[in-house]
Amino acid sequence: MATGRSSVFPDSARCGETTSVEYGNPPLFLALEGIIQRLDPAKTYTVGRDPQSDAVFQEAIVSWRHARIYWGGRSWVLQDLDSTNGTYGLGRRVSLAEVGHGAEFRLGDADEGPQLRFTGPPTHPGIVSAASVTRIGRSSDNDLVVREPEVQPHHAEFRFTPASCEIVDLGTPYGTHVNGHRVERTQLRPNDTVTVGRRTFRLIGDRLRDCSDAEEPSSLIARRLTVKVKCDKGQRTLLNKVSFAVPPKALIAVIGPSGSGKSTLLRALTGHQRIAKGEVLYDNQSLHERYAELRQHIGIVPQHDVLHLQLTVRTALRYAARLRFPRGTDPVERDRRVEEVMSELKLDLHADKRIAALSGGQRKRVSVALELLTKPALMFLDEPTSGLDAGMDRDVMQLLRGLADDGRTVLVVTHSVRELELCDKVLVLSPGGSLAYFGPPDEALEFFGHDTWADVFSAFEEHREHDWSRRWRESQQHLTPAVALRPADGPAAPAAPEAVQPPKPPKPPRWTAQLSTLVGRHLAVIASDRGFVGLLVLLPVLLGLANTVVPADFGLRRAPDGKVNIEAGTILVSLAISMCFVGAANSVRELVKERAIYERERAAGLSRSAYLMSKITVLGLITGVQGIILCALGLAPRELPPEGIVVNGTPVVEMTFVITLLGFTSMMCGLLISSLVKTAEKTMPLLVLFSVVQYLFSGITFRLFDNPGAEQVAWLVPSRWAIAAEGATLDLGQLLGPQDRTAPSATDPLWHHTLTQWLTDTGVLLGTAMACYLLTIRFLRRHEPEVVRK
Ligand SMILES: Nc1ncnc2c1ncn2[C@@H]1O[C@H](COP(=O)(O)OP(=O)(O)OP(=O)(O)O)[C@@H](O)[C@H]1O
Repeated sequence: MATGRSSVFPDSARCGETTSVEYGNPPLFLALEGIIQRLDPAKTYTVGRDPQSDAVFQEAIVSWRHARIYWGGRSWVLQDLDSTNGTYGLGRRVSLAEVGHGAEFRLGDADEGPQLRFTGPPTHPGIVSAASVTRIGRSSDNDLVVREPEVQPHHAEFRFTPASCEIVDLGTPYGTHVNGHRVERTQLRPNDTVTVGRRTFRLIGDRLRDCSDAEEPSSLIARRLTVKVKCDKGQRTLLNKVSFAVPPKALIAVIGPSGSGKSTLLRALTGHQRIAKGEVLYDNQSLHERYAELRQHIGIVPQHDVLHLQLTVRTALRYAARLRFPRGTDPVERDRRVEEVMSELKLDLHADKRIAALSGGQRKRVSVALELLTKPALMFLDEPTSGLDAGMDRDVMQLLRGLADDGRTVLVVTHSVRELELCDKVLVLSPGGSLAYFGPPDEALEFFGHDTWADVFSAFEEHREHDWSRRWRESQQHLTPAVALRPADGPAAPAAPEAVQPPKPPKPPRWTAQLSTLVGRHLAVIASDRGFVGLLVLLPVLLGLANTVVPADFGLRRAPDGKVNIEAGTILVSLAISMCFVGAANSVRELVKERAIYERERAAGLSRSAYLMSKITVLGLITGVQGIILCALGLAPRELPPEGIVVNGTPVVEMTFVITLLGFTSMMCGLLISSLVKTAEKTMPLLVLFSVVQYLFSGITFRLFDNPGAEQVAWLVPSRWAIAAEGATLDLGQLLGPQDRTAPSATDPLWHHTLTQWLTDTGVLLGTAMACYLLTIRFLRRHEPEVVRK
């Protein structure tokens, strides 16, 4: 380990001088104990014990003038200056060595000597010595690389003059912030903080210190968290004044007997559950007040995988990245991040496999990967190991341990107590949602005075009346500084020092971009199942052919000699009901089956209307094609009147339009049903009911006009208006003859053979579809996280 003083500052690069330097390509940096220095090809850097050296070491094994580093024209070169103990690269003594990114040398001793380490542009530096101009951005030709979606390829520049330092934003959409205020160009004062993306830098002397990690620990504080729900007896408390503070970069397990409120706690912490009292603070900011800013930092892996199982791992992650990355993110950057996350979670081998083909543990990894895309600082997982065998269980917990070790705070709700030793702390909930323990896992059983967790949970059950929370509050462990320093059930903690105003939250992708991504994903999901695609085509073909079975001597024309053509009504109603069924069947499961995915994506910034519109676009397209197939087969063998109302000469066109519009409206009704029900199983009986109602209230089955009650109910039935529009085209009143024998001249007024009537009928059909849209979007809101709803 190097213990020498870390100063590697060529004078020309110091604050106070402006020199024009042409850097080597690719740029090379020398890293010494957290200080990262960009090397200037115009300079020669000396290394040794001599205090005048550019890199000064104090170890006796290092010679006074030990080595030098210079740009050799084509590459960087490290030259040993005949030092006593030598310079070592890869364990071998070297006198002249070419230097590139990642090269490491030791001075004086191959194993123990102080280290010289060369790198590419720093991505997460501790301290960066400031050159005359230090540019920050996402691409690797910057002096400081910040690989975050909201950071532009060339984002901002620190420009040093003899007397000062100026920060200049290079025209970026998300801006550069100084002390929380967006700036285009401003002089920096000592200790000003500069925020670029999610990283914060502070100017200290002539150095930039990256204080993101130091100043923004992902601390999570729950203060007197109380959740209540309504029940028959009034109100039921699911969480009772739960207070704790999670240290940064820690893995916390939440355990407790079944029904103790673990999932409720997680939902409350992530803003998915309404809190009756208390608050949740992330980095001293209230979750509920600042959700838009904070959501990028939070990853949530629900208990049930929120994945489209039909997609491959890579495709699913790419769609997720397109939805979650901020507006303006470079697609190459996005795809790079997807590959990075897959490799981080060892999913690269499975990248092109369908998620459905993966094991439970691998699927869980995909769920975690999905959340890691946006580099969240806090990860919440609800029972990620449920349903996995013991081996997988350990695998997943080790994965979470790794995430915490990489600097994230991970809170996992788990039933499994086998792997608790991997966690930094364990949070135990007792029945009734009270905090019974929060501390190191190895002290927990001793605290409860039992040998196993099964015994602890049995004690909870046997002594339900016992105030476990009080026992915890009054315990010695609770009063140890690590816990007591943070707010407990006592008075609120003193206000945090004045927080730096956070930059505005990055904007989610544009509405149109979200729509096109969702449409693309939906089409990809459908296309991945060939059997389903075949069924979508086969259904209207079979129903259309079935329609031709209805015998009709005169097709849909008026019968000669003033006779009636009863079969025309049968043909029309059969076509209409077929279309109603097909349209509604297309959509009736669509929203309910994706509810968990919607909930998660909505929390991550998805637009509600873009989501619904994507469903309408894809399902509308499918329904439209099916309507055309149905009409082509169902109407082809039928004789039609020579003229329609709107399209003279070809009534088949306006009839097909009306049937397709009926299919579309039924599809909208299906979406409405789907937004209302709680489970997918409930949709089938409702689909049957919907189809039967369409049949009964079509206006053909029995007389609706002048039938008070039934007539008004039928106003809400799409098939009534579709048959009415078809009736207007065909002059159905004349074709079918009197429906009311007591008034033979009376015909259904909605079937009048006039353009006005046709427009009215189709207009109401469209209006019904629109009403379904408005109601569906309203009901979708009920399935959104509490914090988004607000
Ligand atoms: N919306 C609700 N209305 C009424 N009771 C609810 C509601 N949500 C949860 N509960 C009840 O609250 C209690 C805690 O539920 P929760 O799912 O948080 O427990 P849990 O500890 O995660 O259970 P498990 O380990 O079995 O998953 C349960 O008794 C549950 O029935």
